[in-house]
Amino acid sequence: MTEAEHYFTQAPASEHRERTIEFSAAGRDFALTTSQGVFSSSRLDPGTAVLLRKAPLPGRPGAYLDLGCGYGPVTMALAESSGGEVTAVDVNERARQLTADNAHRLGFGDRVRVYAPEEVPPGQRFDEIWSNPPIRVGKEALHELLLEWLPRLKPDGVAWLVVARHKGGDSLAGWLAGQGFPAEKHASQKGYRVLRVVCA
Ligand SMILES: C[S@@+](CC[C@H](N)C(=O)[O-])C[C@H]1O[C@@H](n2cnc3c(N)ncnc32)[C@H](O)[C@@H]1O
Repeated sequence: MTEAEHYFTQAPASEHRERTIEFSAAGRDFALTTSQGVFSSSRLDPGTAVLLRKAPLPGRPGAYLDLGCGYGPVTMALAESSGGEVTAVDVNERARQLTADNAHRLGFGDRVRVYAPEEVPPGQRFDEIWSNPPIRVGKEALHELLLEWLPRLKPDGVAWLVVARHKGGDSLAGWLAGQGFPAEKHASQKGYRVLRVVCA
């Protein structure tokens, strides 16, 4: 990634340098392709690892959203565990391409739909939203993002978010509650909080 480039750049200019990231989730070993110019391109992000370990991956088909999919680790775990449909959203087009390619290679191509945020059909609602959200966009943009997507939960829906404690994991829970999305600390590990968020 170049100095001016963030992992949330829409069209990364950095050279494609592909590598494979291996991890286990949902009872399966994954080997996903990633590349420079996307979030955590050299290893499974430790926050994502805590999310996949501590939050209960769904065990039934439904409509799931991976908000900020990157190269797709959460998307693949959701597709594997649920057998349902996963919508994977990211602003970074290289991340979207990697997620689509990884899904195709793993045989999830017919159940994983990859979109830029503005492409998601407006009426679509989700049983669960999963996210390691983009903290680096800043608090205001993060709040806007969450207020855009959390209302897309179905009435009994639930969102699972992972946030580093020192990057505002605890204050985010309080803010969410004030916005009509009660959030409880479901788990804590290695400095990360896993928040369980519902609609009031
Ligand atoms: C912390 S990373 C997590 C990536 C991936 N889920 C993982 O666990 O490796 C957050 C992701 O959100 C994406 N992102 C940033 N702003 C976004 C927005 N407004 N809408 C959707 N995705 C966004 C970034 O490009 C990045 O891929």
